[in-house]
Amino acid sequence: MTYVSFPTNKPLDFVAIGRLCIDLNANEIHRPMEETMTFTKYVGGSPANITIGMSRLGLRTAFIGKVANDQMGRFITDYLQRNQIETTGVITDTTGAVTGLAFTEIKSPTDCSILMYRDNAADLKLTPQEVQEELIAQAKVLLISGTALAKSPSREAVFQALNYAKKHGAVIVFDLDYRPYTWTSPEETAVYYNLAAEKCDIILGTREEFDMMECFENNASSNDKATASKWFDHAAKIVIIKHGKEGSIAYTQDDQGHRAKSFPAKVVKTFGAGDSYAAGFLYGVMQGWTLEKSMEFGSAAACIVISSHSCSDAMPTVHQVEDYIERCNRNEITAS
Ligand SMILES: Nc1ncnc2c1ncn2[C@@H]1O[C@H](COP(=O)(O)OP(=O)(O)O)[C@@H](O)[C@H]1O
Ligand SMILES: O=C(O)C[C@@H](O)[C@H](O)C(=O)COP(=O)(O)O
Repeated sequence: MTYVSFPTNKPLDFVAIGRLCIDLNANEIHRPMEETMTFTKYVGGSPANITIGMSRLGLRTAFIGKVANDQMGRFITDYLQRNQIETTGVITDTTGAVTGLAFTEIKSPTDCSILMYRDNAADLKLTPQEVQEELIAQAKVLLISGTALAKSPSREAVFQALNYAKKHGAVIVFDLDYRPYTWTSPEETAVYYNLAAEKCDIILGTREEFDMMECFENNASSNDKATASKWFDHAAKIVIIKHGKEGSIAYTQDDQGHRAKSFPAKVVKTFGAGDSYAAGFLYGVMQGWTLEKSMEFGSAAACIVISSHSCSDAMPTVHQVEDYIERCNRNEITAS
């Protein structure tokens, strides 16, 4: 059963808009940040990670965003290009804005946190005029990420990208990616998230992220099926609600819930799970696979990333994901 039809006559498979940042992941794991001395630098930012994941899986990808005019900005653009991601939509800031930094604290495989430095971040300076219509016209899928809605002019840039995607028939994916520190309040966030979600074909988020979107509803029930079904009155065809290591559930317009098996992992850190899951899942549905198979592929991709030190650099190839699934099926991998 096909739930979403992707356009076929487009040269690009996937374009994402939003944040391009730096992850500085603690080298001394199992320690609090106060005692962490050294970090390894990777490209980060949720939509960037997903795009790198899609490219590693063999899709033709592009990115729309803004980087600082400094060494970090050049490192990011160069990394995207080395990963075969089209960067004509990546604009360099001219106002002195800086690259957002995410310092990650890895206290234990289940206790990880992120310390964000995002004052005057370049990615939030992208203007609607800088969003290239041509790039979106060429793409089968546009992915937006919620954090880009946090501030103007990036907020308007995302809505402009949504207009172009609608005009040119791209499938629109919304990864909720709610980072409270970027926003003034959950209520402000919910207003913009709900406006954007109305326009999207596929919505992916954690239970907590959907709860934030329902903060105006007196009877918000934390009920996955009820949460999903209201989006089918708008544009949504698939709504996925993620529950960490408990797995995820996808709802479709026929109100059916689809669950996929999740896999064991030797977890190094928990972040990066959602981004790799999104890349693996979207790759699957774009191949015409069933939702269950696509979710299983996303879950295995997530296990590979959470078993690694980085998010972007650890994004797997198709062969690596298939190999992981086979090894799990042979009981060669156990949970940490
Ligand atoms: N500890 C874990 N062990 C195995 N799989 C996991 C684990 N944590 C997450 N996953 C997989 O990654 C998916 C996304 O993870 P989740 O934590 O829900 O997203 P996010 O990183 O966006 O918060 C889950 O649905 C599951 O398949
Ligand atoms: O999104 C960021 O700015 C930081 C990411 O690069 C980071 O690695 C991360 O938090 C990944 O997010 P997740 O996949 O939702 O766990």
